[in-house]
Amino acid sequence: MTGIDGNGLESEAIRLKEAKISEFFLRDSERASRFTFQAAGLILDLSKNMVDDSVMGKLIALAKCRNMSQRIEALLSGERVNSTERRAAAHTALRLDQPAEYAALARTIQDRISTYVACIHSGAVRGFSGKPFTRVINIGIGGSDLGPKMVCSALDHCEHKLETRFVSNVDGSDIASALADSDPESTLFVLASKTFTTQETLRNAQTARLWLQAAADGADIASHFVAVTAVPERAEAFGVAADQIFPMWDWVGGRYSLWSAIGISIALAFGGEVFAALRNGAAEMDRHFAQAPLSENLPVLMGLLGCWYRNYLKAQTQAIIPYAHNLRLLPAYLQQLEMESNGKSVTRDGEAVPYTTAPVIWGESGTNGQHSFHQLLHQGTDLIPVDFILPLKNPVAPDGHQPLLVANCLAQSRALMMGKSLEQARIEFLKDGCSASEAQSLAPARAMPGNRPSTLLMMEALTPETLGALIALYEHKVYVQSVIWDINAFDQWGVELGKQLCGDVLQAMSGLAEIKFDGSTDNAIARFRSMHPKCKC
Ligand SMILES: O=P(O)(O)OC[C@H]1O[C@](O)(CO)[C@@H](O)[C@@H]1O
Repeated sequence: MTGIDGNGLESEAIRLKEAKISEFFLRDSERASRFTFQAAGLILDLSKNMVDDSVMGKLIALAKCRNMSQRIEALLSGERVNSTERRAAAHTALRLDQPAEYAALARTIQDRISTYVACIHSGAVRGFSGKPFTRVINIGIGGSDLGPKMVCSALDHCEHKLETRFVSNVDGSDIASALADSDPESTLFVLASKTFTTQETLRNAQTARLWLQAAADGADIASHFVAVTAVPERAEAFGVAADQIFPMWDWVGGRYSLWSAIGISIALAFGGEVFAALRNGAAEMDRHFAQAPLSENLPVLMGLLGCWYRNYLKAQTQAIIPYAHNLRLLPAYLQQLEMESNGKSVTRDGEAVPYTTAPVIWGESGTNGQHSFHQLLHQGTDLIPVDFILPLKNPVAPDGHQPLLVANCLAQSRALMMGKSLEQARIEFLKDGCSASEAQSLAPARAMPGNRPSTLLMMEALTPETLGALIALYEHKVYVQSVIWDINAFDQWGVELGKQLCGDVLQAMSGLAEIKFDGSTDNAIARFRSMHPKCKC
């Protein structure tokens, strides 16, 4: 069973299997405007989805049944919504004035970041040889990488104060290529790790330190390292100067942390004002989430639609396709946000969930996807709801580019809905010079079923404010879905086992311990050891 029983949505799903989205538009000339909602500079057009008023009504009823308004209040007021880790998930306090005790802490660190960043930009703080910093390399992984990296890429058209690079992978190729064209005298490292125990990040940080030490020839390299962590003593033990450690707190989850000091790379790249504008955009979405009625609430509507497709129409994946080159990292960012948050199979009470939870999130920027996987979206066998994200203006686009990009996006969403009939396909083959019998037999390959749903999320332009609102919108959508599914969106116990096993495997690989795993793992370790006889892991 994939659905959530007892609310009439199962029978709605059976009814709508026969419906056509395009016919909804024919029957209701107001559909586009009735299904379009706005908040915080974002315009959410849901009209090309497989829903009508009756379905939306029942989805809202489901949200009420799950006490959605109270649960939103619980999140925003700092209740311990992260039950298994027994703490709040108060990332909204990093951009709102409440809950007061968390917001006050956040302000203190934001002020420290602004002062520090201004010193770097003015050259008051310099590298070991007296050169000003020109490049920042953020070393972190998961939530300590994906958010700041995505934001820096999304705002690439804004004025840069420092160049940014991001190193996350423990594969040495990642840091090797970041260091290859960097100047040790003018490179600043941000060591971003909430726990400061993440193996990948610590290994990369050690490599960065060795690289600097080799170049500094005994000079003091302390000014080159900044750390962001919830456990400052670990960063100090690593050797980062106390006044260059920016704290975060256990009430900020890793994948919700770009608003905290984890976002210092954003401030270093573009300045403290841009970082503040990003937070302001998110705060506007937070206020909307808190105050708008459920039936007009963008995150609530998006979350409910996601449940509709996942639980009732049995969609297994959700595509995210931004028609903006600068948003090309958004799908990867949302993979962690949605799949690490809601990839769960027990309820908050520890019971097995009797329905499906998070879908697989994937995507690529438009128009690149059109020349890759859109074939499957149009003619494949799966139902795949698509979120098209479309900034209407791009200040750096040369003449002629933006109209073509926007036209492609709108054409894709319409083509998914309209499809192409067998008859149209047959006529096209006739026009191509085929005989009548050839056209008849070839037509099915060219016909497209249509009736494939998509959401169009527009904004005037990609600015720090609209980007902040966009990210907050998806954060809250994830929370809404976790409320419907009655799961905890803020823990990630599933990633721990692999981390623990990695320690044992490392020991076996370096011959420090004779540990037997399974035939496959043991064979691979033996093969590795035969190629690295002197391995010291
Ligand atoms: O910031 P840290 O503690 O280095 O963790 C990095 C990432 O690792 C995870 O714990 C899981 O891999 C993520 O949730 C987190 O964002």
